[in-house]
Amino acid sequence: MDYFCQASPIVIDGCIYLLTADGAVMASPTKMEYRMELERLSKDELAYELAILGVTTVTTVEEMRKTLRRMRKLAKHGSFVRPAHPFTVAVDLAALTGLSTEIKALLDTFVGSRASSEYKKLEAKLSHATGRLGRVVASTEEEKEQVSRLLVAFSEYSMTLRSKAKHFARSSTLNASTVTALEGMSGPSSSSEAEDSDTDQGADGGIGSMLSLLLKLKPDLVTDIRMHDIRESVNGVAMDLSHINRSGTVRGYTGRSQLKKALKGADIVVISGGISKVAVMTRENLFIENASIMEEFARVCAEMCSEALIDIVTNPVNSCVPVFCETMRKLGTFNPTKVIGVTTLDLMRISTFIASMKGLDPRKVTCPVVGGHSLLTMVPLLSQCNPPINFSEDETVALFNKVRIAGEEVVRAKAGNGAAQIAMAYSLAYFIFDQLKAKRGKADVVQCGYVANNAHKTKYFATKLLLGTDGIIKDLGLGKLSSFEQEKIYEAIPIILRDVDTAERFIR
Ligand SMILES: NC(=O)C1=CN([C@@H]2O[C@H](COP(=O)(O)OP(=O)(O)OC[C@H]3O[C@@H](n4cnc5c(N)ncnc54)[C@H](O)[C@@H]3O)[C@@H](O)[C@H]2O)C=CC1
Ligand SMILES: O=C([O-])CC(=O)C(=O)O
Repeated sequence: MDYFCQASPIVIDGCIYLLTADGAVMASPTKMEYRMELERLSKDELAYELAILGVTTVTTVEEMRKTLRRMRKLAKHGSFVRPAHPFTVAVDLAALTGLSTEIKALLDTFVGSRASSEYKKLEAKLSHATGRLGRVVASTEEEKEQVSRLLVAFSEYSMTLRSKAKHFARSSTLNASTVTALEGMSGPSSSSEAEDSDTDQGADGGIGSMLSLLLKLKPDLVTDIRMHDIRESVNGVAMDLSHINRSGTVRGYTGRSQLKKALKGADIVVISGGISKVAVMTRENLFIENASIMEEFARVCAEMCSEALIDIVTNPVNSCVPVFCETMRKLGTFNPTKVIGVTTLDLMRISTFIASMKGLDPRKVTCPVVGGHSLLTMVPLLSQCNPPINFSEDETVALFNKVRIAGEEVVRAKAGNGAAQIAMAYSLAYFIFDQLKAKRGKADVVQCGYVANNAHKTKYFATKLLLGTDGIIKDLGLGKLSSFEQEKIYEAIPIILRDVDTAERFIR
């Protein structure tokens, strides 16, 4: 058969396509197949790859992969004759149209580097799809048109995939995501007076130091970590972290004098500085001490990084967030889409508790938690669990209680040695990764957080939030509630009103 190459050949993913004189497509056959990672293909795709080699008897996915590997070796050594193509043009085109939709959907949400598994999966699917397309010998006008359309679509997907990965790599190295953790060392008895005190206390690292460790492990997302604490020992923690063999920088800043330097130009600021609970305290008991710290941070953030995303961890979240926001508002720099009170630990805990109750994988369970971050304001929305799960009345009450007292239980179990830190740092790190991915264009990133929101006339409320390139792009509210959840929201409202009022009185 003679093939006539029109103008220049079309190249997709290193495979050369020649358009024949009558418009049909012929691909240079084998190169693409060798680039395809078999682990990334679905069962249907593997079945096709086997069928075109004449194998239709293999059943399990593992066997399919093994057989394909063996046949590839045979083909490489030239000791294999390919049978006649076993599919009709109509079957091939229907499968390819479905594949095109699937690849497009995956591509729309793809954010990552060439090393990511999502990239490799897309690459394998594109190789499979373009290989299959190359084997279609269209004869009718309609078929030829469909082939051309698919060819253009796969070519565009291929370019988009590469350019997204390139953009991702560039934004990870050039637009360093500077995360300033306004806290470094742990120490259950730490307080704002500790600035002048001895620094050899707090040996086991608090939320800030553990968070910084987890951020350090993701250099593709976080390239510059600055740690600030009133204690000088934060410099040692930063130095310690900087010895980890991952790219990016970690620097320590200490005392009020270095706060401005630490914050200058930061992309994300995580505030977990202040005091934490010892036994028989409520989160509200921390207010007086921590409110003045929030006020100070807000003033410096307003001056040094008013565009940064601000994550407030310090308790009581229900009042610390309003103190921070209202201070910024007074200074004319408050942007409600940028400041979030972090409640992610509550979401992680409830998914763990649900999974354990129902025998599920906790990583595959999600459940929003709204309202606030204190005993009676935390409202898990069990009716919105994903996957949907039915709970009896007793189970609902048990889960509400368990998540609400989880913080107290950790404090009690740590016997005077501070509050939850490890799970907090873990959930916080993933919250920040989500913010960074959304910042780089990932779509559909939904998190919960305590933000300026007057839907319940409380001025602040934890709701479901859609994150985007510039912080919160949409407040998704609470969604449809069960009557039990609605009742708990009504109970939370006066408490949040009181917590916000406490903050406002402090600011005045
Ligand atoms: N939102 C949430 O879900 C959670 C919030 N928390 C809260 O997070 C906060 C931090 O907890 P931990 O890390 O366990 O406490 P920690 O006591 O281990 O660390 C607090 C650090 O803040 C530093 N600090 C105090 N005043 C400062 C200032 N003016 N500037 C800079 N640094 C200052 C201290 O020197 C200390 O190193 C607490 O308020 C705690 O209640 C804790 C767990 C969960
Ligand atoms: O209870 C505390 O003080 C810490 C906290 O917020 C939690 O563990 O949920």
